[in-house]
Amino acid sequence: MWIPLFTTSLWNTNTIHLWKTKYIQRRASPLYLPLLERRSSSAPRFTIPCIQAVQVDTSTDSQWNNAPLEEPLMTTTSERPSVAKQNNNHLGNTLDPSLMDSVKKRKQRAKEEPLCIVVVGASGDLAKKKTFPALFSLYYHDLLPNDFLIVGYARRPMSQEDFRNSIMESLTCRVIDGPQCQQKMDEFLPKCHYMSGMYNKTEDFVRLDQLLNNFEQSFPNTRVDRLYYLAVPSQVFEDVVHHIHYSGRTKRGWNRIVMEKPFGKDTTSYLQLRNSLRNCISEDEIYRIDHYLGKELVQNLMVLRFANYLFEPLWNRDHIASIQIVFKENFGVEGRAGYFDEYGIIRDIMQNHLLQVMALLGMEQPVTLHAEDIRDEKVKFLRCIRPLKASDFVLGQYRDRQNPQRSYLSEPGIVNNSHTPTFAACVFQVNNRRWSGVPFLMKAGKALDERKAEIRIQFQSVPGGLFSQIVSSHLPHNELVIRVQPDEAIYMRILSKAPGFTSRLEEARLNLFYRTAWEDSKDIPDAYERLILDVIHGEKSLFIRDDELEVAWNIFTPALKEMELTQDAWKPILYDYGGRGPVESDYLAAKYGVQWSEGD
Ligand SMILES: NC(=O)C1=CN([C@@H]2O[C@H](COP(=O)(O)OP(=O)(O)OC[C@H]3O[C@@H](n4cnc5c(N)ncnc54)[C@H](OP(=O)(O)O)[C@@H]3O)[C@@H](O)[C@H]2O)C=CC1
Ligand SMILES: O=C1O[C@H](COP(=O)(O)O)[C@@H](O)[C@H](O)[C@H]1O
Repeated sequence: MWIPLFTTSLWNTNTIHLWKTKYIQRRASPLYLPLLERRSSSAPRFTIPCIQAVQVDTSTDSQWNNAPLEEPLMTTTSERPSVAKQNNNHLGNTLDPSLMDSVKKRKQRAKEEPLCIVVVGASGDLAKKKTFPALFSLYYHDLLPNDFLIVGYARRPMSQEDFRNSIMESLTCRVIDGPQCQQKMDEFLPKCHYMSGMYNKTEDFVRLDQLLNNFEQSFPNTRVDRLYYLAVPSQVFEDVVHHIHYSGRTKRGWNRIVMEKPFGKDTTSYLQLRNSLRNCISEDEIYRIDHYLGKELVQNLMVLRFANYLFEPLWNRDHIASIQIVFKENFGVEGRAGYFDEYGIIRDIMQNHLLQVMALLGMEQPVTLHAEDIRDEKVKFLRCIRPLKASDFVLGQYRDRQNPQRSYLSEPGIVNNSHTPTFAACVFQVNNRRWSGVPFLMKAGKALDERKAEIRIQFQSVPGGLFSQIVSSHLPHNELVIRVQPDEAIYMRILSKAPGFTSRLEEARLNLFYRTAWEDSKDIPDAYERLILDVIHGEKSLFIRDDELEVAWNIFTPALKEMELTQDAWKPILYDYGGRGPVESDYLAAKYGVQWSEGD
């Protein structure tokens, strides 16, 4: 028997003052609690017999901490060691001295062990824009090992000089752009070498191995490690990993392989790829990167939610009307046809970056801050998302009427009449107690009006008509905005009385602008710096676990399949380069009573 009174909003330390129970059937689910009492000095005491409760482990959930357990309900105090730990330090296990000690030692060792870094796909956009600048920045901040060699590997023939010139263009020193920066670049570039080779030829990988061995031989008495960074589309992974396994492993230290998203194209290709890679590398050696997890504001999501009292009680369907997660870029595909035309924006941005953000927004509080606990919660949340249908989407493709050469279809390498979307908007439904009925809207597009990634959480409108004489229409929703980039910020849109004799209400903001709040905010490391450093240190919490990916693909695969089978029906709508994208995405949001929030 469920009694509506006992909804999740009441089921916590704020409302339940004292528990008393006898006869607990510990392993039975559901649990029958023969007697539940609520006592308060002022309120009359009442007893409700026979409540059916869900079997939950309450041991580390903050909503249960400090609840006075007269007779313990589901666990005993001795069974809650992590609670004690969390009470002692707010970051739980991360401050455990023995753990800190071993992390310190691991970092120290990583600094001392010589390292070979191979960037596969070094001729590409990612390598140039993100990987090499991140490696340089780590070098600049003295975070790479004392001795290292970097090899760029790709099919395109290129001289060492051309290669170094091409990466030099995108290196920056973030803060000090002075003589020291130039000196560091001059030291860094000679450590970078280029080798042209195929992804499926054994003899080319044997040549690569010889180059790495030559470097290793300069360090006869120490461990030497190898890090392979696969900056290539995932259809090449199988060949590359196979060759690394047979011809590219070092026996003198660890081998780690970083793989870029999207990992596969749907559930079937993902599983096939995963199974075939398992013959060559262990899960320990794989680092599936999603660089959005390394972004400062994405890292802050868990802190914002779980280290503040303010947000969590409001973080549910009773208070939140909708959530929007938006990614916009003000440039097109620009030379990436070889990768992009095969994948499109849904696989490029939504299935990975934005879904990861959504998981961090929607999941329950993890038991600890350990990688596995966080990833467990993300998987649980993702499993509650209803798989998408094609009709949950609006698709678009950019064209430039003034300058047709900039249109997507004019990009060199795009197949004639390609239906690949460069814009998509969609709506998710989450079937769980916290989120049922709250639409999660997602939008991602290239060649739009601005470059921006942000999260907008819209709260319910205020009930009652207290201000109806002052404001004729509905009061606007409060909105929490988390701007991931550019110009990182967290702010809350609220209503306030305009100052002075007026009684006018105006929208105002409670601001946390990183630029002004923290002096060293200019020095926020790029996501790739953080993540590559984590790989070197063997730290996996910001990398994607295999079951996470499987669930993520399960959400998108039905829609992707449907779009492929009925291609003509799902031809993307053309939109103008530099615009807002197809207006149909507004209609999609309107179906759920939502308007995309724009501007500040
Ligand atoms: N660009 C970015 O900002 C980001 C990209 N990524 C991911 O990185 C990966 C690579 O992306 P990006 O560098 O942009 O793409 P590119 O199109 O620039 O591809 C990278 C390199 O891979 C090789 N390549 C491209 N297409 C194929 C193909 N069909 N078959 C075999 N080799 C191919 C090419 O090297 P060559 O022909 O010389 O061998 C190319 O230089 C993707 O998985 C992407 O999702 C992730 C985050 C950011
Ligand atoms: O993964 C990708 O991300 C970039 C955008 O990254 P950002 O850090 O600049 O936001 C995107 O351009 C690219 O298409 C995609 O593959």
